[in-house]
Amino acid sequence: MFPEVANETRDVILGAPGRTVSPNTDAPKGPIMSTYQIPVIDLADLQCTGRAKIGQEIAQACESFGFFQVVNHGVDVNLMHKLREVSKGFFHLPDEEKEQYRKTPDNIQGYAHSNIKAGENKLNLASNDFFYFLSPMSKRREDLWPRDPPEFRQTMRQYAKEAKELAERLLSVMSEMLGLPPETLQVKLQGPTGEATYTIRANFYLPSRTEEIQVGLGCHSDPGGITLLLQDDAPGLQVKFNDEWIPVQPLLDGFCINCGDQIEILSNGRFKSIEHRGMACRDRERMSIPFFYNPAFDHVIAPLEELVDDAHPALYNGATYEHYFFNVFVKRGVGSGKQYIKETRV
Ligand SMILES: O=C(O)CCC(=O)C(=O)O
Ligand SMILES: [Fe+2]
Repeated sequence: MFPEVANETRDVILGAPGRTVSPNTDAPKGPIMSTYQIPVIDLADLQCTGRAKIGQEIAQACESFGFFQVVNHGVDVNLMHKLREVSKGFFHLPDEEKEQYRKTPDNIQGYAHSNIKAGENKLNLASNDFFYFLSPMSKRREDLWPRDPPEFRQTMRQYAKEAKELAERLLSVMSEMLGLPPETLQVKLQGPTGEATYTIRANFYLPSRTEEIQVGLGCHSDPGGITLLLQDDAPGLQVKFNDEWIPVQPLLDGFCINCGDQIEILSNGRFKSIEHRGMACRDRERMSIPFFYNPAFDHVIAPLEELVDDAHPALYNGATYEHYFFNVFVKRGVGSGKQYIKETRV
């Protein structure tokens, strides 16, 4: 289905970057402090009187941190809870049972386990993940989804629908804040087929049990469109801003939203795709479940024409997402921060 890529990068295709495999030299020794806070935005009034104000809050967040959290977002909170429950249920199955869902060289959808050890016990982090396509339907393989817990498949189907709808509600208000018709960003990401690529991944980090808190997923910006992150109650997501790491407080009923590289490109640099990383916890498990709403693979993404003029020249070269992904993102390797998007700058 895809050009041959190294094992390490196969994992990340169409989703997020892979694991950190080297000892982590800047792991914090304790809780980190930051002068900044990622805003929490209440979407309760998004479809009525509050839209203009909420839109401004979202735009401000996208123009600075590239990250914000949302509550009252319209996704059923019981469904969010259920997805955490069935995902954890799956990760807690005996290894032999999970093995039957393992990713293979020809199939990037499924389960993977890595036990990363490096240098004098400095890093000893076991992490599990699963990754699945939810759209386009031609790539969705429900037969590869876990059969156990029994409610996994039904929960995933419903979550795919509700998460997509939330992503599209956010894209519509973000389009308006760029001064454009509400459907603009969604239509651009979907391309001529009308089907965006959306995928889900779950990162499950076992306790690091070391004095240092370990990096589970190295510093990166998300290569795609918009990411909706569902977290459990264990903190670990950190956003890099002005050379500080801002910790994001998990909200069980909320989502952490961030703009990926393609939104930075489409908005001609106005909305930022910001570097972040996922940390493990010292003494308990941690799970984060990103839903990625990405462009159709064969569709060219470039700064929106309406946002380019003599005073605002295009800052990025256009490329298909496929080209961007393989020739810019995968080729650079994982954990290289914002290196990818820098290469597409004019
Ligand atoms: O573990 C986390 O919170 C980081 C998740 C993330 O950034 C990703 O999967 O792209
Ligand atoms: Fe990410």
